[in-house]
Amino acid sequence: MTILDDILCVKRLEVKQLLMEEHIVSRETISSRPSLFHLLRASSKLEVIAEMKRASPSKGMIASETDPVEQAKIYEKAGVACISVLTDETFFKGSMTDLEAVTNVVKTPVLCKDFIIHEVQIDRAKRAGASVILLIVAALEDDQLLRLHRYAASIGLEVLVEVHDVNELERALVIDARIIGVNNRDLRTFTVDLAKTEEVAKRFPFHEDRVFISESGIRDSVDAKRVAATGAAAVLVGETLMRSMNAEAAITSLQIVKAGATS
Ligand SMILES: O=P(O)(O)OC[C@@H](O)[C@@H](O)c1c[nH]c2ccccc12
Repeated sequence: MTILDDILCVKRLEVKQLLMEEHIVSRETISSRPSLFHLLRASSKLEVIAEMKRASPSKGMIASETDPVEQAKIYEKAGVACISVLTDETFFKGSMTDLEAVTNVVKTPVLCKDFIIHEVQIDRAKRAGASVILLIVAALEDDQLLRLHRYAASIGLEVLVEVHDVNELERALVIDARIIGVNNRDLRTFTVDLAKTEEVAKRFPFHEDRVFISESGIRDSVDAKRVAATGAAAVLVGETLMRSMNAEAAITSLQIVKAGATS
């Protein structure tokens, strides 16, 4: 059993529970938040997706007492492209309450970061005010991935499709994912390697209307430059910002001008 298997076991129980509760299906399709996709396409700098992350299975407690409202305000002030909020309780000590607290105070796109395996979780994210959800290719069968991706789009949510290798990239492209992130952390072994971004970038169709994001393990401007050189539009950063005494300055140091950009 890998950690991903453990997490998916818990998610199946959570979904059962959610399906027993009153289930409100979303109909609203218009989001009041800007489109993450368009924001990333238009930007000439490496954008930051900043994460509210209290804990993780690989690092244990990171910043358990952080106030999500204060953290989100710092992120927004620093001009991040999107705020990611971990909502998994069991493994990451996040919650839907954290997500709602953040969506209530910011205007930026907000990503509901969880292990989504069922539509009921997507409805819940939408109700909590998120504008983007995460779908992890390694956690889903092809037909599930396609179904959930379509469902999210049908209720006006954007989707960050997470891959870990070239094979998973192919699966993301088959469903026509527009926002694709490579997780530098292997969810099975926890090893972090920025070379993952380079490996997947070599096969990424940059000439098409898609954006490429590098997720996890980004600590400083050296890392940011390395992934920006692959063509990445953004980095998704959690731990570094949660531990930083000055998250705003840390974000600024990552927002580097991309090579070839005119401004
Ligand atoms: O804290 P880091 O190393 O900066 O990583 C952030 C983010 O990429 C990571 O939290 C993450 C990426 N994909 C996930 C899927 C589920 C839970 C968490 C994640």
